[in-house]
Amino acid sequence: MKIAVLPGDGIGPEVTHEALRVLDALRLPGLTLFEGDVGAAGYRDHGHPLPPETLQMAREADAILFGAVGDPSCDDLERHLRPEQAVLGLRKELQLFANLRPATMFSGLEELSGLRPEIARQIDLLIVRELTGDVYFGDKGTRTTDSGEREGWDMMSYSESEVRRIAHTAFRAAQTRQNRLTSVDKANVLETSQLWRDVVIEVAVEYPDVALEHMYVDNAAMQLVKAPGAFDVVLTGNLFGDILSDLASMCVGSIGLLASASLGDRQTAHGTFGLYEPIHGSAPDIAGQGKANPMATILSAAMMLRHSFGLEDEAKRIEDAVARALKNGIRGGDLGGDMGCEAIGKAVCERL
Ligand SMILES: NC(=O)c1ccc[n+]([C@@H]2O[C@H](COP(=O)([O-])OP(=O)(O)OC[C@H]3O[C@@H](n4cnc5c(N)ncnc54)[C@H](O)[C@@H]3O)[C@@H](O)[C@H]2O)c1
Ligand SMILES: CC(C)[C@H](C(=O)O)[C@@H](O)C(=O)O
Ligand SMILES: [Mg+2]
Repeated sequence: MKIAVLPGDGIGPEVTHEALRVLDALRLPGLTLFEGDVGAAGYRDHGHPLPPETLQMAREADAILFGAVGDPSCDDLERHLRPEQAVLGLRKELQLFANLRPATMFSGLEELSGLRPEIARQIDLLIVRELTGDVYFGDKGTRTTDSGEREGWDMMSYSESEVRRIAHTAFRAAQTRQNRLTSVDKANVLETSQLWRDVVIEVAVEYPDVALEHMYVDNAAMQLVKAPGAFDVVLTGNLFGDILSDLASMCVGSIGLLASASLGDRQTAHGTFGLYEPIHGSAPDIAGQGKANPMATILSAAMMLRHSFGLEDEAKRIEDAVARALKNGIRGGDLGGDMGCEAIGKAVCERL
């Protein structure tokens, strides 16, 4: 079981360290870790946010454990040299088109969610976000027009095959859950979304046991706050999924709790090759202070054991340990507590 560990920038190395502490505590036989530079760290030491040697390491691994990238000191660099290009490059190069972002309410956090506790208690949803298409990867650029005005553009597009494969992922996920799928788009305005909707309806024919509904993204944002318990699986595109997952994180209490798996078609000996990362970023405002909540990254490591290594029992053990830690009042600053990153990592280990 080869894991490429890419801690990245800001709080990335801090939270990754705690996820590795938890993996270490499980004493899994046959685990080999390789560490690589990405993001600003990659740019500083190798001249590129995704150095070729890091990409090669990622390709040769069975799974990637990713911290976060992003550094304000890189804001003036050309776009292809900015830290964020590392994670976009990995997703595209490795064809990790299916991004799973579960949001589940943890017992004890109902009062912290910002929603009414009786509403927050019902949250148990999975966002299935398309990850290698959309406006993220279309033609883009800036120019000065003939009239001397600056102009920027990002082309939004989806091909039928891109929508079809992520739709299958979402329908199959719904079959393992409550058999309900909400496809989120902006079909009242966007051509891309009209195609999205048509293809999802076609794919639905193969899943008669799954109840499909369609929702516009603006309404979906509102419904996630009003009645999040109504969602089971949410299928959406790259940009909408990015925004809705940050929103969902605050419904369960903090962005420091939401994990993710990014999967493609490549199989490993015991599962699917994937990249695992918290949904949050490098949090420059708290970086280097030991204040980050590592739970999202710890839960991402659990997803890695489940999806890439077929270790369901061990994944459940980690998830249970995090749930019990939260129930016992283990809280970082993001949840109104005062425990630091390392103390939270150790508290989870004690409960394994
Ligand atoms: N996958 C990634 O690597 C990824 C994801 C999102 C943002 N980014 C990058 O990260 C940088 C900062 O972006 P941002 O500020 O918009 O988003 P962010 O997610 O880094 O931070 C948003 C807010 O949430 C807080 N926060 C985030 N994670 C936390 C944690 N684990 N514990 C406690 N608090 C936490 C931060 O302190 C900040 O106040 C940018 O360069 C952005 O592009 C990277
Ligand atoms: C850093 C950025 C490119 C990334 C995204 O937009 O996908 C992040 O926000 C995420 O949610 O993983
Ligand atoms: Mg995001």
